[in-house]
Amino acid sequence: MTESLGLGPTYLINKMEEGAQVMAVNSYPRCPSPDMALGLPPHSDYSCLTILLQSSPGLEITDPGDGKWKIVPEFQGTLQVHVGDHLEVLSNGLYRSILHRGTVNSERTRISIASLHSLGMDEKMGTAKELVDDQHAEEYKESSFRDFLNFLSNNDIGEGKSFKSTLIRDKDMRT
Ligand SMILES: O=C(O)CCC(=O)C(=O)O
Ligand SMILES: [Fe+2]
Repeated sequence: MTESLGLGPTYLINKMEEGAQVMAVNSYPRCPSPDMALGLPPHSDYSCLTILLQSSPGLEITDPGDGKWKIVPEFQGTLQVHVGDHLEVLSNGLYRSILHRGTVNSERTRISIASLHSLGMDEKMGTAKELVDDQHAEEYKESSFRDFLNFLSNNDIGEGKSFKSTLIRDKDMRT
């Protein structure tokens, strides 16, 4: 992916090798009223990339075209890969993290396993300087995995708070 941004194939290799991997195992019990309950509220992942395995359909993403929620089809044994906020920051918005949520159903318990890959706890992810110039202002503030954890301790994503929104620079701060 860094190669596709013109940054070369090894741009993040050292930092990713020293990076963090978080495994989130989500269990959504059967729900008698799935229309009235949500498994996991809408969010984008803080990571660079997330790799997800789901036991049955239930992952939904917003379609950037019409903004509506769309179910992600589940093909037995396949993995979904999401772009996270930190890749959006690195790419100065050329890659966009995806808003997604986990839904419940009345028939069976659903399990999903998400593997979130990021830089190390205190390593700041900022926009690649190579992607900033007179025509392309730097749109994001830098942040670390720890910054995300601090955000999570102080904010409720169930109330619609988003980490990414804290990373967007004010227009007059852009360089
Ligand atoms: O259950 C799902 O499909 C989504 C899980 C998820 O978004 C997460 O763990 O960050
Ligand atoms: Fe997620």
